[in-house]
Amino acid sequence: MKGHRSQTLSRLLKLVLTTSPWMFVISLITIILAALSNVIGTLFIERLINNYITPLVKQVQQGQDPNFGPLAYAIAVMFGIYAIGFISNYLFNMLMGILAQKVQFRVRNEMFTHMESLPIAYFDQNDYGDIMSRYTNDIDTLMQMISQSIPQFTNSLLTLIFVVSAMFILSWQLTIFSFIVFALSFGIVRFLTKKSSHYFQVQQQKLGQINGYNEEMLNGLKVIKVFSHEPEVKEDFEVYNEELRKASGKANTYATILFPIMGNMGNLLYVLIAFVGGAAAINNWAPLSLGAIASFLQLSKQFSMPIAQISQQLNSIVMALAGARRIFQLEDEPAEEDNGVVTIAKNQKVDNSWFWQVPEKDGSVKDVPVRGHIIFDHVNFSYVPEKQILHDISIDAKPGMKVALVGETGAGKTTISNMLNRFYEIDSGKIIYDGIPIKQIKKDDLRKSLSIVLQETHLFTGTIMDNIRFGNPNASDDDVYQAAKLSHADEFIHELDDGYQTIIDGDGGDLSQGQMQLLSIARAMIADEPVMILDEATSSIDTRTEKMVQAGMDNLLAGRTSFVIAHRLSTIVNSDLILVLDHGHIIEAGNHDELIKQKGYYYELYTGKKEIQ
Ligand SMILES: Nc1ncnc2c1ncn2[C@@H]1O[C@H](COP(=O)(O)OP(=O)(O)OP(=O)(O)O)[C@@H](O)[C@H]1O
Repeated sequence: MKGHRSQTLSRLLKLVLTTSPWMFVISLITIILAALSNVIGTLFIERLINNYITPLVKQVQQGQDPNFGPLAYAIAVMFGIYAIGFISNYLFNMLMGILAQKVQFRVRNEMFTHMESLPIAYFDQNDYGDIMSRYTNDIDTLMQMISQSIPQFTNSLLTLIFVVSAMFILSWQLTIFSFIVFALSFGIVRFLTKKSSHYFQVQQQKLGQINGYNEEMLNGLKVIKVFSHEPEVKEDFEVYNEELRKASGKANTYATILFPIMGNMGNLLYVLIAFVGGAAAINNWAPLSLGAIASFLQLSKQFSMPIAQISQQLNSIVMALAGARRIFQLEDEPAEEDNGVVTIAKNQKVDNSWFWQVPEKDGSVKDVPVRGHIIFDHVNFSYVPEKQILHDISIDAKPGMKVALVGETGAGKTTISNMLNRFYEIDSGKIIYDGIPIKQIKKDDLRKSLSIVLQETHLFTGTIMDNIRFGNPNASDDDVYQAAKLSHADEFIHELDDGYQTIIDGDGGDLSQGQMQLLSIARAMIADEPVMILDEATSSIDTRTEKMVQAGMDNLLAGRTSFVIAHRLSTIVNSDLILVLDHGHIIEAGNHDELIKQKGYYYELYTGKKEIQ
């Protein structure tokens, strides 16, 4: 645990240092200056009294005309010292604040950029709330730590070192005496704190008990009355109440002793030092001047404060380090690997057709037209070891074919599409795309060739126009209208007050489920990708919209290889190939007529003897 902390701390310091080296260095210098000027100012009291005030008093006593010049000069010097302290204090607080903002900005950027490169598996294994809290809570505590805890901690530590050194310079005897008194009072406070927190805990516990009892009795009030148990209940209650009274009394007694002692510990130390210092000076036990005692007294007041601050800041630093660690953990997550070399491009000059760019051994690049021929060859897969999900899956989806995946929930339909877009890697077998093993295709390019229309339609905050154009940022307005017409979304868009400029919220705003689906079809249409994966919507929409969605889909799928994850059989009857999945196995394959003839699982589903659950 400690090893983690020092690792995190050194990484954090590196982060701060590299974000703005000059700010960091100036902050450090100003922190030192602030602590130093504080102590030097206090030490200066000695000279002020010994060299300026005492001679002046003597001059007055001897009836001479007092010369205030040197004193005024000394006060100006002292003012200068404290002014440097004040400015340094202001500067380091301001600089560390700005630096913390810069670090925060950088960390957020790094985290977000890295998050985008993580494999889908990471998001399956980690809770969204947990990831989000790294952006909010953890960054906040980190920010606080850089802007406040670390500078204040350093300041307090330096002040403590300087104060103790100055105390030793003035009088080692008095310093040791102060340490002893401080240690004693610290011991007493600790003892009292322990005692009082113990009794406060007992008080809380008794309070819990009495509340629990109250609640139980209130709930069972009728039963108590029916059985005339009131006297017994009252007796029990009185026992609990008495215990609570005793515990509260003790907790209060210690608290009332503790708080005044804590509040006045500094004063106690002050009085004792004044007494001992005075006695030492008068009796010549230690070479102490009046000025030295005054300075020392002032220092002794400054001595206990940084100790309290250090322990306080240390706590928040430890907490923030835990947050920083969680941030670094996210940043250290291995990014999604990609060894692909084949890329995809669109022939925009001739016919807008897609083609693969396959690097050859001799360094040249061969163009292979994208046809959308996808073969699964004996594919096996498991999300987690020892729990195989897909078993020996073989599919030959020829260009332009509509392949439907049917099966109960959890049968593995979505998993098959996850294999195709390589959200996960298969355990064994092969997936071949237009004759190219998909492992050789760059993931980004592979995904560019696949359009996915998900069950859950997700739209982004913006206009309808923007949302359709999301599929292809280069599309012209006319392309958007064309796609909306083909997908049958155009009709309802025209009925909206602002038409294509209607703003929708992230969650779809006032649009119906069906309208959102039409928009997502238009979005896929404009992306114009050769292969479609369609996770069919399960939500029920009205029949008229359903017909429009169906017609839009048919237009979208025409001429493209498509995989339809079907939840309703009515939409896939016209598929070229229907695959029936059961616990990750393909148990039947063929077109509708063939499967009906087989009188197997599909037949039972279609005739309603079985239901898709
Ligand atoms: N990320 C994951 N990690 C571990 N197991 C998973 C993961 N996703 C799915 N599974 C499991 O894999 C199996 C197949 O799930 P899949 O989502 O492919 O089924 P499906 O047929 O698409 O179901 P549905 O019709 O409900 O969408 C299920 O047992 C599921 O619990």
